[in-house]
Amino acid sequence: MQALPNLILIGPMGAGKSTIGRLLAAELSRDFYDSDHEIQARCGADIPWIFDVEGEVGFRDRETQMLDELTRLEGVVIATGGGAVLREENRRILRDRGTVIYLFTTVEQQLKRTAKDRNRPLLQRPDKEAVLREMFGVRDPLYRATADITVRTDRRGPRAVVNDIVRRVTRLVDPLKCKA
Ligand SMILES: Nc1ncnc2c1ncn2[C@@H]1O[C@H](COP(=O)(O)OP(=O)(O)O)[C@@H](O)[C@H]1O
Ligand SMILES: O=C(O)C1=C[C@@H](OP(=O)(O)O)[C@@H](O)[C@H](O)C1
Ligand SMILES: [Mg+2]
Repeated sequence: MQALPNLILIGPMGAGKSTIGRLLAAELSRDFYDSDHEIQARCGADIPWIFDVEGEVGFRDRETQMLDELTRLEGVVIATGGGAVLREENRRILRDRGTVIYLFTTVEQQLKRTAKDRNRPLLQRPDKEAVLREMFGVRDPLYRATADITVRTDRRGPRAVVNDIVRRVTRLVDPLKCKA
């Protein structure tokens, strides 16, 4: 029997990858892995510490290693970090080893959802909105080029997003069932 494809969530900070990934995995009775969480557990340090000590490149190296490991599992749900698509190597790994779902949101929603956050080093600066807009310009095309499907998360809550993903993934995997 063919293994179930991995479901891999990509998208910007605050799109809801970690939140929706956990709910989606529970809904489908699959195991859930959050790349950032796994990196922190392995290092015994949080992401700001890794950025401070090893720089962003050090964090990205750890991220590439972790994505390689997690995507070798079968039938799991994986939440990536927002920068996972920056490296071509990562994009190839994600595309080849699962169904990739782009959680789209707007900069306005990102600002609201990350307003009190202290764990995202790239946002700990006063010109946060400009940083997010710049990132959107660079990363949105990369998310689109990597994803099999795009799901909006800006105008509805996590539960509705999960239901939409389940419906769309079912259609992708089994188009005949959906027509019935
Ligand atoms: N669809 C949504 N609607 C409203 N709030 C959301 C939604 N998705 C996530 N959130 C909230 O936004 C914040 C960031 O979500 P998170 O899952 O950490 O995003 P990501 O992992 O993509 O950076 C959390 O406080 C979460 O509860
Ligand atoms: O967008 C990024 O470059 C990052 C996103 C973060 O994950 P979330 O997207 O889950 O916040 C985390 O990986 C790190 O702070 C870098
Ligand atoms: Mg996250």
